Amino acid sequence: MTPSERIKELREQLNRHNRLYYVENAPEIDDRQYDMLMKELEKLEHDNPDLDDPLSPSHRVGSDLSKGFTQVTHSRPMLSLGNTYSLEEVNDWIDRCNDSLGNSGGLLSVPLVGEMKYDGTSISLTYEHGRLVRAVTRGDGEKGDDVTLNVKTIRSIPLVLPTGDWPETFEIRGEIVLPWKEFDRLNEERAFNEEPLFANPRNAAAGTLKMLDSSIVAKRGLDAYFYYLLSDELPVDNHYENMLKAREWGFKVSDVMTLLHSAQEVDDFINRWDIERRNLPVATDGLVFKVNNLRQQLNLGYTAKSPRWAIAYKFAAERAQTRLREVSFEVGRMGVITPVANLDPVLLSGTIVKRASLHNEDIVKNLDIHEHDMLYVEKGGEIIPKITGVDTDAREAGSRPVEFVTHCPDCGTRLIRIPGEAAWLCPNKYGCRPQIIGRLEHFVGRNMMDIEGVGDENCSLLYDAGLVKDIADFYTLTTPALRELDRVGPRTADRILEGVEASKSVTFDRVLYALSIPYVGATLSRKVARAAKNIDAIMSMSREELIAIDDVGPRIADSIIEHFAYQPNRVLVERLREAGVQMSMPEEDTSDHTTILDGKSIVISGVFALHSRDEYKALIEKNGGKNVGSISKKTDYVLAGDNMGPSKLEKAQKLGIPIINESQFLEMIGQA
Ligand SMILES: NC(=O)c1ccc[n+]([C@@H]2O[C@H](COP(=O)([O-])OP(=O)(O)OC[C@H]3O[C@@H](n4cnc5c(N)ncnc54)[C@H](O)[C@@H]3O)[C@@H](O)[C@H]2O)c1
Ligand SMILES: [Zn+2]
Repeated sequence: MTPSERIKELREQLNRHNRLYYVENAPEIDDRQYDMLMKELEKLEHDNPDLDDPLSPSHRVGSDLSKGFTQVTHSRPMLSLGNTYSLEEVNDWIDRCNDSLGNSGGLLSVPLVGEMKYDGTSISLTYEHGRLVRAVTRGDGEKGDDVTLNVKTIRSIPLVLPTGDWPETFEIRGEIVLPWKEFDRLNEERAFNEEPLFANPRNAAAGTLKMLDSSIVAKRGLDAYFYYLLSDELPVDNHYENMLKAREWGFKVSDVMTLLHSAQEVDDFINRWDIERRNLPVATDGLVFKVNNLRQQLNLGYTAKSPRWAIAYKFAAERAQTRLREVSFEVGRMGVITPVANLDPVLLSGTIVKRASLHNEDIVKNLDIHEHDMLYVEKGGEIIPKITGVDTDAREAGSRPVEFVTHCPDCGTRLIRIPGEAAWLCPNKYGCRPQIIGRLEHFVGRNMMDIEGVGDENCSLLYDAGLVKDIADFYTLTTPALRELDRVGPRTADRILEGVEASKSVTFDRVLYALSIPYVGATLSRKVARAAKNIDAIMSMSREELIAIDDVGPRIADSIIEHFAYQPNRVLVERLREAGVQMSMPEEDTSDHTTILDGKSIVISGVFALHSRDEYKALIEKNGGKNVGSISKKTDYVLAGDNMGPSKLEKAQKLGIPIINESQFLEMIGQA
């Protein structure tokens, strides 16, 4: 292949990976592989200057611009960062800075700032007169997507700044991240619903920020760290102190940020944080070093793609080797069979790994895993351990390739493969225990009927005792029947029955979701319920009528029709209806409703100036929120007027619940 051909090939590959990474949030290769391709391209272009091209991905920031958002031009370009993987490269960069600044020999006469490189997606916020007016993604560096509505749902981002010495107009840049805890919760929920998992918090954060429905964004628990301030009237002439100011104004600026005065301190900083980052609540993929003095930053300037005054030091992915005990096959709620590698326990990035999903048959085949193989397990910016390869030299003589099961490990039914998909299914939908229990667990779940008291464990218990064989059986439970069970005490029995009773007021859209109709997830259920209004309409709709509903495609329409064509499912609906479960949407004028506060529990306290308490209650409802009387861990906000009760105030502060005033609240729902 000639250099010209290879350059063309690399550019095409990199552009494709950029799209997968920035727009679809579903990368196919890992960062290091990507960086190697990029290095190869840069070298070829360097050696063949006549083949270089300013439009090459080596000179441009990978673009996240996507459909559905308004584009806004950045006042100053938002660029990437140069990458290094070793201390030597960082030292070379320091030397280059010192040389350019005419400082050769005297190492770091002006200090650097060491920071964490948070692994999320970049954001630029603009504040005017102390109010957040715009939030824009990096986009292609020149212009980004306006994601203000979504960003406003992030609790740690101040919408209105407290009185302070902030400039009248400024921009602050940072990283939107999804904390590990929220990431795990989200993936658990997705695993449960048999939706594809996010590979890492970065993809999840970037994907969430680009959702078109802010109410879902609000539920995801995004957070943000800020690392750069821009303005014509900056308070101080160095980066470090400007960030301290930003912290005073209410922005989350990482405590990791440190002034460094020597190469030794840089080295120590790297060694310290490469270990300690594991205790941070969010994902990081490296460290960033920046020249502190803003005048020197200006003198060093920028390349087309990154500032010369900053550099990223990337952490290497961690890899371990361990022996495969066996591959087990697990059956999900929708019948999908997932192969799981059970491993000899091994320590990786601070946690012990014993299991790793192999996802589907194709992956098992491609890795060519044999019984008792030594496997490579990796965990980079990813918390989910991934099997990346097999050490074939360590293979036992005569060991056979792992075979995918042909029959359901639970009920013995022959598996079927959905055309065009990698997954195998157990078709014994209504007779296969894990599928039935999976549906029961789904039904009682928090986002569905929210029947408190029935956890996953209780579902199997109730099923095996013959008390709950299908979802309608929850409504036939009685205290004496529950008390028959050894493992259910009187308090649990009461809680279960109270939960069952309360579930009768759960709105119809969530009931529809709770029915476990394949492909009908939370968002889609809401759309279908709002469009069709009630279950009878849905059960009698034709394929065309269903497809006419927003976001319903042929596959979903067929799935709904097939679900209700099965007579026992219709009987279930009737039994639920008789028990008092909601089977239609309430009649009301919903023309001025929004979903901005969807699912948020809000406590109102004190006296207000702009609207009455009742008006605020109505506004909360209209925007999808819930009015609750007393403050608890589950409260999302306290809307506080004057003379808020001191005990309420204390409780809210103790639980760390954000207290907002009326103008912040009105701003939040777009009525300021
Ligand atoms: N796997 C793939 O297919 C694929 C595709 C494209 C890009 N990538 C990865 O992404 C990299 C390029 O992405 P990029 O241009 O977003 O660069 P980057 O993520 O390596 O670095 C720049 C970004 O770091 C973030 N950042 C976090 N903390 C920061 C701090 N304290 N100060 C300044 N910035 C901070 C900012 O959002 C900034 O935009 C590649 O090197 C590769 O590793 C991977
Ligand atoms: Zn089965």
